Amino acid sequence: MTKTGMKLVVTGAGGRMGQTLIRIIAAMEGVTLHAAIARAGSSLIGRDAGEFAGVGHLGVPVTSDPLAAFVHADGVVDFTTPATSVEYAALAAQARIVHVIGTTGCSSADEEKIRAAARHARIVKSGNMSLGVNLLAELVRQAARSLDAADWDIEVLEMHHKHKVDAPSGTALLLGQAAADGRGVDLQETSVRVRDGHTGPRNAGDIGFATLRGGSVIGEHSVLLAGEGEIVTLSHSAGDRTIFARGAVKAALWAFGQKPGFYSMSDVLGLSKS
Ligand SMILES: NC(=O)C1=CN([C@@H]2O[C@H](COP(=O)(O)OP(=O)(O)OC[C@H]3O[C@@H](n4cnc5c(N)ncnc54)[C@H](OP(=O)(O)O)[C@@H]3O)[C@@H](O)[C@H]2O)C=CC1
Ligand SMILES: O=C(O)C1=N[C@H](C(=O)O)C[C@H](O)C1
Repeated sequence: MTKTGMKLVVTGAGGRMGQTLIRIIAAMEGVTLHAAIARAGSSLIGRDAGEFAGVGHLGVPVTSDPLAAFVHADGVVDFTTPATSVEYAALAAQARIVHVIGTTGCSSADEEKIRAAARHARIVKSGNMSLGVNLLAELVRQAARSLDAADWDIEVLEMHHKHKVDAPSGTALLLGQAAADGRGVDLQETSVRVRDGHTGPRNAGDIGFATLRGGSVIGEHSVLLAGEGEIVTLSHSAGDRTIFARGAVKAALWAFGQKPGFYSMSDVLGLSKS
């Protein structure tokens, strides 16, 4: 039986998230896999997306032509690289469709280009698409607002698998931003992303980051609020990549009903900004 619903394109189809998305879209009501895109020259071109993702034949051969795929689609779910996501945002704007961007490690120049594309596309971008992490960000914002920066030091700790190429993770930066928002400070001016050598004592008000990489860890994040004689730790553990894929599909369905613009997972999930 042919599946109906919002027609989604999965990019980076052979990647860890690409394959997870193909499986989730095949299993979910209300969405259908319209196309799967891989890099030109990839050995996946021409193969059936469902077959290599392990869910059986879907009748969707992988291609390397994003524009042809976007033109007749309703949305694209994109976990690739910053340069690729910038290129796809421009194509999504041309096609006037939804673009959900999970890609992390974007520079401020990349962000500007993506926001420009959001004049015509409905873009949802987040360093973490899971409900749990976005709830955690709200809790961090509240804790940072409640605890005096003169007495409480904030450190964001993350660990990911050995293949991850960007640091700090998109999630760590999202959590650092939530802490900065809670304190009413600029993250750029307060963040300490690396420490090495004779650093001197910690400055009150700094928001520190620490990065660990190894093995197959999907995503571990903790925000430590350290005071004199006590530490409050707020944390999230990802046990499975489907939490990101389900969140991304939920974002696509939500954005389908919105005007062109740039949105976050906080908008999608309706989490409080108060
Ligand atoms: N926001 C969130 O919730 C989450 C975000 N992420 C982020 O998503 C991104 C992808 O993660 P992950 O799936 O683990 O990474 P992978 O490396 O497994 O997948 C990336 C995919 O993108 C493809 N790709 C890269 N460059 C191009 C290009 N120029 N044209 C077409 N395809 C391209 C790769 O193809 P090839 O192998 O041929 O290079 C690969 O299939 C990362 O930035 C990661 O941090 C990950 C999980 C959750
Ligand atoms: O690269 C990953 O794997 C992940 N990337 C995202 C990030 O940079 O925070 C989200 C998740 O933690 C997995």
